[in-house]
Amino acid sequence: MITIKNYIKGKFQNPIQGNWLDNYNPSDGEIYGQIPNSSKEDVESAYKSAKSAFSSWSQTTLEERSRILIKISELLEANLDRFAEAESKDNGKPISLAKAIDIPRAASNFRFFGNAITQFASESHESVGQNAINYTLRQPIGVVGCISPWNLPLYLFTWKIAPALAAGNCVVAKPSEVTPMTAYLLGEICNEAGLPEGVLNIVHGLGTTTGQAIIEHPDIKAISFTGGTATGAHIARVAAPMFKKLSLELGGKNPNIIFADCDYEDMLNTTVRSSFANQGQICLCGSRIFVEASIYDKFKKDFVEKVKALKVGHPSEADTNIGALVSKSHLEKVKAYINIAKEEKGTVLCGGNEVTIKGFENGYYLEPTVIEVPNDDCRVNQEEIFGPVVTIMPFKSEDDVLEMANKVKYGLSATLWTNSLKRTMRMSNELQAGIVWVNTWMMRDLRTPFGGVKASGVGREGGFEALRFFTEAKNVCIKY
Ligand SMILES: NC(=O)c1ccc[n+]([C@@H]2O[C@H](COP(=O)([O-])OP(=O)(O)OC[C@H]3O[C@@H](n4cnc5c(N)ncnc54)[C@H](O)[C@@H]3O)[C@@H](O)[C@H]2O)c1
Ligand SMILES: O=C/C=C/C=C(\O)C(=O)O
Repeated sequence: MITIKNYIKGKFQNPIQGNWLDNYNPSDGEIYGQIPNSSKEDVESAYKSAKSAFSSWSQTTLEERSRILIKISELLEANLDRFAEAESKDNGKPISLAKAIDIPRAASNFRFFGNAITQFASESHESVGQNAINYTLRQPIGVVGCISPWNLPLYLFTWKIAPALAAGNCVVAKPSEVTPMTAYLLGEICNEAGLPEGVLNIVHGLGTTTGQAIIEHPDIKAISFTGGTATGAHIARVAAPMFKKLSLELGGKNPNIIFADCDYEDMLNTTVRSSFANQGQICLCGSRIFVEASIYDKFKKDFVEKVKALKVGHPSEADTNIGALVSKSHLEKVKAYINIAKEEKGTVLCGGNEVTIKGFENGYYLEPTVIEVPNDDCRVNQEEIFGPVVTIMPFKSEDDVLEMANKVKYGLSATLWTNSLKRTMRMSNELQAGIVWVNTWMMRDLRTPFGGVKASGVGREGGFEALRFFTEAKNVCIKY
């Protein structure tokens, strides 16, 4: 049994009220640890710790902040295996994925913002003819809250924490209670890297207790949140009357639009990945696949063949493509959508069933599932499933597919497969999404703005956008 503790003022601490939650291993359904269900008192203690560190951290030179963040990055890389194993065990994702993507990206987040802060600059505006100059200060906000989900645990946790710290804030952070393990281990790394105590505080617990205490805290002045749309709406309702700065990265129901003139093999291989990477539990997965009618039958046959060849297996096996879903309740939710699809006259072309793995019979495994849907209005094409389930349907024209692509309430990302430059430009202009990938998927350059429109969120992360979010602009006007 592993007992996870809160990380407050550089020390590992038990929850003040002594409430604990079970931590499950999705690959075998066993409880393998306990995590604090932190109360308001713990959040207050984390806040006070952050507050007391702020005056010093906000005045720490950019070179020194940068040095510490890059040191954290190096220590994560040095501990790659340990972190990847912990992530895979906690989340159910294949160890190969945690090693190739999750942990390297967490390290990159710290390195990137460690470098970015040394290049961050503010503007000045000369008021010509008025003998005045304005310059803008970019001051850290103070104590900020970072709340992250379970699908890419350390990747998304650090994507918030690194820019917040780089900009000179002190942080109260809460990882998902479903996947707390690597956030817990991060505390050790921060101490080893010499991050001063109190600059980062990590509290564990349920959204409704610990998360709620963070968003309600009157002196936590900004909230950076990634998670579900309903949770984001709730956070906005609580935080808006207190005039907190808010960054909300929420759900998606992303179109993957395939034209006959694409590079077929590249499209096919990438579409398998964009459908099922991380068991389809990535907000950017292309869960609605629209294929131009002239290649629809060929695509259907080739795609289903490739999906059937994916190996569902224990996350620790090197050749596993699809690991376990994150939790029993999530597995049930995804299965319920497969039933809804059938009721809505969808045809399950492959998958649709739970998988039993010998020796791990209580794990949460599901076959990768492809459903042919009769129209785009069905629930499985409109609601976020967030699992290894994609729908496919043909389209006739650019206008038709554009209308379907945009008809959902979400607007996170869209993928387009075509070699026509004009169509690329036309559709990229029209697609209602924060991110459009053309002939690729999930290629990331950390300098670019990242975020969604409509029910997929408010605000942008990444690059200087994140540093702007985590600072307040103050204009100083000097007359001479
Ligand atoms: N847009 C993005 O970048 C992005 C990235 C990853 C996941 N997501 C979305 O996240 C969802 C899946 O993640 P999830 O199930 O962990 O989401 P969730 O909204 O249930 O939880 C996310 C986090 O919010 C916390 N939380 C829950 N209720 C809260 C409250 N009342 N106050 C404060 N915090 C609270 C949770 O404890 C968790 O840490 C999906 O909808 C997915 O699309 C979006
Ligand atoms: O599941 C959501 C994935 C989010 C990815 C990022 O925030 C990113 O790549 O920066």
